Amino acid sequence: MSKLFRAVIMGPPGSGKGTISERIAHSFGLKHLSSGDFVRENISAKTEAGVLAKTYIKKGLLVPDHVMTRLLLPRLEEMTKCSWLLDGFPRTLAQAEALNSACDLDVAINLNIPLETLKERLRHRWIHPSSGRVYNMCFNPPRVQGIDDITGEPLIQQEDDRPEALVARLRHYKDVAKPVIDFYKAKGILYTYSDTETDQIWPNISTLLSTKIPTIQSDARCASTH
Ligand SMILES: Nc1ncnc2c1ncn2[C@@H]1O[C@H](COP(=O)(O)OP(=O)(O)OP(=O)(O)O)[C@@H](O)[C@H]1O
Ligand SMILES: Nc1nc2c(ncn2[C@H]2C[C@H](O)[C@@H](COP(=O)(O)OP(=O)(O)O)O2)c(=O)[nH]1
Repeated sequence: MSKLFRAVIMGPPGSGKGTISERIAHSFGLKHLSSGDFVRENISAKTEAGVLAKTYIKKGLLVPDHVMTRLLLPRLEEMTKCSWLLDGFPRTLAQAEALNSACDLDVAINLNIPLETLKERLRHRWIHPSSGRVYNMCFNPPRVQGIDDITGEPLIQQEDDRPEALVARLRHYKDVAKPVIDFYKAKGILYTYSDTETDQIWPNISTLLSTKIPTIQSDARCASTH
């Protein structure tokens, strides 16, 4: 029988959530939902939640739980026929509890990447703001420096990837992520991966998902968002 598959991927900024999510979406046909993309869409559209979110992001802070859940949960509720992978949510215990009330998760992937690796990666990260496409000047550079491969539009460095904002973000991540990790561990769905390279972690995640997703039928497979 067909079963929908629901997963979250967690990890500090720069840990490879977006990169690995794209690989999962491509290999397993899950829909990749990025909380950061939802936030950016709302900022661009100047929604009430977006305007509010921007003031926190500028300071390198998380968007408050009630704003995030208001943005995200209705979008998830629309996806009743779709298997998905949620990237960047939950980041706090309150968000994990809200998500738990809305749906049952099959797997929580936790990326545990050394601090020095994170700093180095984010220093070289450039994004295409309207699509959320991510480049790294060493790992996956664009074909033309500073230019998005698909649209030809300019790439930017996000304000919150700059070193001053970054240290605060990483410290804050650690504090708020611990109870979320414990929450999923207690549920028996936590899978933690530690390495400095995405290419080392990816085969292990792929093997895990191959054992967890075999019963998903084609009607439950959804295209990636990007
Ligand atoms: N679940 C969330 N809870 C609170 N704030 C969030 C959440 N998801 C995204 N945000 C806000 O939106 C910003 C952009 O999110 P996004 O995930 O793209 O970027 P990020 O923090 O650089 O994360 P990462 O580098 O881990 O992908 C975050 O810095 C944060 O302020
Ligand atoms: N050098 C190197 N860079 C990597 C690796 N995996 C991902 N990256 C790059 C891509 C991005 O520029 C940056 C952060 O990755 P990301 O997928 O955006 O992470 P996240 O912030 O969504 O968790 O690091 C990797 O394994 N090695």
